[in-house]
Amino acid sequence: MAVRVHELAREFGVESKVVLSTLKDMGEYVKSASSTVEAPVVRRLNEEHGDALRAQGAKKSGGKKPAAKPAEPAAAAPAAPAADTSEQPAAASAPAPAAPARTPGPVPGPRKVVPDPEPAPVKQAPAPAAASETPAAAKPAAPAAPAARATPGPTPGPRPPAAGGARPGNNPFSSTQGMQRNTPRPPAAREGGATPAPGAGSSGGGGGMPRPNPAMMPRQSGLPGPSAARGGRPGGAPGRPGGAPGRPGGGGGGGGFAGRPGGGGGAPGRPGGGGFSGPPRTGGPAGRNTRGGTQGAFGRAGGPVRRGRKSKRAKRQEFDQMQAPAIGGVRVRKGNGETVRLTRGSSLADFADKIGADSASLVEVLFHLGEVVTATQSANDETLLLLGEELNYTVEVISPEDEDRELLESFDIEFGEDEGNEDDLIARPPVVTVMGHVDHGKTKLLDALRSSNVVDKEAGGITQTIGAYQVATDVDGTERRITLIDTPGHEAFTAMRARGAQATDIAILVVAADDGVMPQTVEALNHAKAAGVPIVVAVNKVDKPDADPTKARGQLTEYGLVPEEYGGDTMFVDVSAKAGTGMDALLEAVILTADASLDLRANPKQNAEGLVIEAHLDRGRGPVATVLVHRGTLKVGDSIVAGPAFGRVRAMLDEHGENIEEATPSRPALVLGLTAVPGAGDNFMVVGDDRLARQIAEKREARERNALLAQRTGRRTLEDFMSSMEKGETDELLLILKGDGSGSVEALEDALAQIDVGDEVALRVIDRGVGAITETNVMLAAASNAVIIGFNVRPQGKATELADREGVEIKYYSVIYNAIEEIEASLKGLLKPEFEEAQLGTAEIRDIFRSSKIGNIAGCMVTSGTIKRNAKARLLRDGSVVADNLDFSSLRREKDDVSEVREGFECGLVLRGYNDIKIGDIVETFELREKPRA
Ligand SMILES: Nc1nc2c(ncn2[C@@H]2O[C@H](COP(=O)(O)OP(=O)(O)OP(=O)(O)O)[C@@H](O)[C@H]2O)c(=O)[nH]1
Repeated sequence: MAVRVHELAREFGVESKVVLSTLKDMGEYVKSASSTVEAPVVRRLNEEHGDALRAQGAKKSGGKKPAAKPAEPAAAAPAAPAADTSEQPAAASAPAPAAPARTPGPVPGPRKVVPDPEPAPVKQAPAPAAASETPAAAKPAAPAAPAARATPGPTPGPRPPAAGGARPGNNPFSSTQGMQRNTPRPPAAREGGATPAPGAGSSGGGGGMPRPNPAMMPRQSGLPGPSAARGGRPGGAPGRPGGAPGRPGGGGGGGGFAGRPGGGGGAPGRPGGGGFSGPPRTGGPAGRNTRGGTQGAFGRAGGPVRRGRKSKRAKRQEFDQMQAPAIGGVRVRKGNGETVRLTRGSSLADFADKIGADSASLVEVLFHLGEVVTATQSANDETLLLLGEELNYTVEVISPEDEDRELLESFDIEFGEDEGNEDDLIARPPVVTVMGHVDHGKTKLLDALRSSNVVDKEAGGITQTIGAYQVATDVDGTERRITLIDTPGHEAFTAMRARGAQATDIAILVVAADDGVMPQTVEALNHAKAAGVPIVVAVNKVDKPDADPTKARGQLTEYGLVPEEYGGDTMFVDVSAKAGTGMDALLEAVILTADASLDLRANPKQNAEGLVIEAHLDRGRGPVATVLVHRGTLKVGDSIVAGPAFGRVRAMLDEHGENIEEATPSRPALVLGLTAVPGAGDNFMVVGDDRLARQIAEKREARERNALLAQRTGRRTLEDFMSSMEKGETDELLLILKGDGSGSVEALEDALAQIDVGDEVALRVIDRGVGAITETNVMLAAASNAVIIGFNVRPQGKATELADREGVEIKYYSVIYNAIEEIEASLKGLLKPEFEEAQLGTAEIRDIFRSSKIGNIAGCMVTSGTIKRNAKARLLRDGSVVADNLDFSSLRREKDDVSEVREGFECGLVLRGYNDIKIGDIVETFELREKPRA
């Protein structure tokens, strides 16, 4: 950080012209006292001339030290005991004990006088890097050992040079600042200690007293903790009207870099003390007005006097200043625990908007906390929370579900509630998912249920897999329907739950009677329990000879599923999916469990809403989605929005492939007519018109994009940053996968995950999805430098155009193998080329001709291979390499320059820049050839 000459002068306790001339002597061009000097120069100045300058300063100011006189700091600058530094002896050892921190009143604060053996530790001052060293220091968490309090007694001592307004962090020269070795300010400083007792202090460098430095100065009240790491930053705090109007310390003569505006303890009567009248950078009135300071130094409350003269703006600034914490030298207005609601993936700019701060400062604050995030980049939850904590805001990251609810509310749509009253509700079939351990017969059970009990068997015959189907069973003489989700396993169930969707009312837990409870049985039951979904146990494979249904019951009892027959409330049904036995009993158990524990009713007369349980891109029909109606009735012709997709229901099909006109609650239906492929777990709803559907879809898409960006961004800490820098930046191939079905996309992603070309390069799929390549995909690819892989899909709308414009590469494949092969090749292409040496030939030096013009010419016989003019060469003598990495400046046969000479021929050659050759030496030539990657 650059500092000004006069600041330096003050630091050394000499006049600016002395520093100016020293700098000139050092060969630095510095124009005037207000010119800035860069950190390296400061360091050099300190190293080369620091002692001399300080000595000069001490001599000069020695006799002018203010007497040990209690001075009052300005009321406006409640002095707090300066944060102690861990390195410095506590105040107890200070020559003049400080007053208790809590002493109230407009008495000068306890001046912790800390002997500073190194008068002006200029060296460390301007080291902003300190921020990264001690990012934690930015937090006001660890209160400093309140040394001041440890040495109570309002013994008015000589004041340290600057009081009040001088803040640690202002001074790039203080050893206790920039590097943030300061422990944070004691909490007391923020409380009663705001205007503490008379400071006992040294009078700067005078009288052999330890030279004070600003770190000893009280901090401005209202500041949380130390102005952490970036204390060295002179640009921020200095000179701003935060301080008391007291004069910058007279002790400044002693070199205390204390001359901040508001230093209360100036040398009486001498404005500026050691010539330090507050170097206001951003020049608050206090900084410029030395009068106030003088008054303060005379024991009068300088603050009020000055206050009366302040403009409204200055007051406002002052107020702001008092509110603003200095985190690593960055000023950001601090909150009072207010709640800031941010959507997932918000940027720092969004955060800044909400709290009325400058986004650049937030970037800086985070930087000091060890995170590198740009203002517009989406930040992840953790980062937003961390920032909130730091700035004392309660950050609420709104979940996608809440956000969606809010989004819909903004369109006056309520989702998830039945309209009307009790009378409008009718019973709906339960929706069931089959879960269980691998190979326990989930698929077989679903098949058995489908083939034996499908509704309207005669209508369809062959059932289509649309992701769900309905079966019917007779319970107490009434036909009851059950909707079965066709994807067995708890993964799909959990994936949907993770998206906030609960598609399942009841879970059928399949346990093979011969195998008993297995890990995934437990997993599945835990998932169901976590979702609060009642369980019906299907004890399967009872046809097997080694089947032991009782054992399975006993085992599950241990997991809290107690069979009804044992007095519990879980229904267990013995079935054989293979033989198709027990199916009716199982379905009946489902119905009974639903009736007993659930109130499954819905209003069929409202706009339909529900859940997408499966979706894919059909070549002939475009995007198709299987939806499960939760409430209302979905009709052909309805305007519908499903996740980020929208459209009008063109046609609906049931599980038999039959067209249906409407779908009632719990009815799965395949919907045609959407503009894009929604995701499984997305909700859908019917809205008033197409325009509204589009608007909602667009907003959702934008939101998804942001969230995705945030997720992708991850948390990049300085450490990561450094390590990747050290490693020379790992190369990464980013991909966006689009395919015609979720199966193919998953298969492709899985296959890609298997590619391993070593640690140097990595492959990362940043987005994947079913359906055409959209402009959104292209935008994401452009933003992240990714390649789009289209598997059996093509771009939609203006995606190609956009890709061309943005320089995004889209690759199309229809065979997974080809995709894998090419991607693997591209990854290898990212590897840095490896070279191997290929021997070309050798020649023996038989004679040496010396030429003053071109050096020593070796008369050789090519003993093997070929000697090429452009090849690399090394010189061997008695089998050892005496010179390597040589090349030829000349290769001749007879008198002609040639490009190569073959074995058995003589030649003359000159090794460029190398003359130390001897007869008998061997010239070996080779080429570096790129090694093909395995
Ligand atoms: N004997 C007998 N075999 C069965 C029964 N149910 C399923 N199986 C057999 O058990 C094996 C696994 O059945 P699946 O239905 O594929 O089991 P799953 O739980 O769906 O398996 P994953 O899909 O791999 O998790 C198959 O060979 C079935 O034929 C049954 O009731 N009796």
